[in-house]
Amino acid sequence: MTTALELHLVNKIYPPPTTVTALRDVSLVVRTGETVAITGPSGAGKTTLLSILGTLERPTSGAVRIAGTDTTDLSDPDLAGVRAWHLGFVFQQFFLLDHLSVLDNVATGLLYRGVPAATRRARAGEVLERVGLSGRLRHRPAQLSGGERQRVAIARALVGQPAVLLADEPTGNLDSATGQEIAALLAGLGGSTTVVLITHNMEVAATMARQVQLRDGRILDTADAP
Ligand SMILES: Nc1ncnc2c1ncn2[C@@H]1O[C@H](COP(=O)(O)OP(=O)(O)OP(=O)(O)O)[C@@H](O)[C@H]1O
Repeated sequence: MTTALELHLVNKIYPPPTTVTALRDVSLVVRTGETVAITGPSGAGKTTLLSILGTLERPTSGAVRIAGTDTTDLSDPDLAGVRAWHLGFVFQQFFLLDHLSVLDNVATGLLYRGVPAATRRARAGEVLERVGLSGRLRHRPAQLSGGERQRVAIARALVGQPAVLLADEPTGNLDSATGQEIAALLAGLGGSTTVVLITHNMEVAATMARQVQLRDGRILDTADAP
């Protein structure tokens, strides 16, 4: 099986004045199509880890491979290219554009691909059908429920067919039943799309095929897990 994401002995030390060591010797291999939950207490380094997997932060030391590309020596524009072509992001706060329709919110996910507007909308319609929102194309985000808004955000992340979807607390703003529906949707992407999500919620974590626990910037061995 091919590898979607690989971290090798990654350390992240935030610079002075705080000088916090957020990740210590983290090594992680995520295979193509795998679904992974990253769990751990507040401050354990989850968001830092996801930001490094997403090339939004650079490690202080160690190597990061994304979809077969070693990112160590890439320039900032080249890293932005890796993000645009290989990665999709979903956040707790949805980050939808209120003045655009659901269809156009999703179509913005293709803006940096040089795809003509009509094709962007056609692909947005297809992916909205996949997340169960084909009846909401002309709605504005304010006219949707929280779960529907997160489905739009997931569709926007998927419209460019990224190899990897990275989600930071995607159910954090949802009630538990809706959160489980969103978790099930994300889990169902596995096989074709690699999914890595951060969550505090153990039921959500359990929907992913694999759970990785962080404590004080280190990955716990399964044998250490409580
Ligand atoms: N930009 C930053 N500058 C300095 N220190 C930071 C920065 N971002 C995070 N940290 C510190 O790094 C450590 C790990 O933070 P991180 O946000 O990755 O943890 P987390 O597990 O995601 O926590 P939470 O569950 O509360 O979101 C914490 O001690 C935090 O204070």
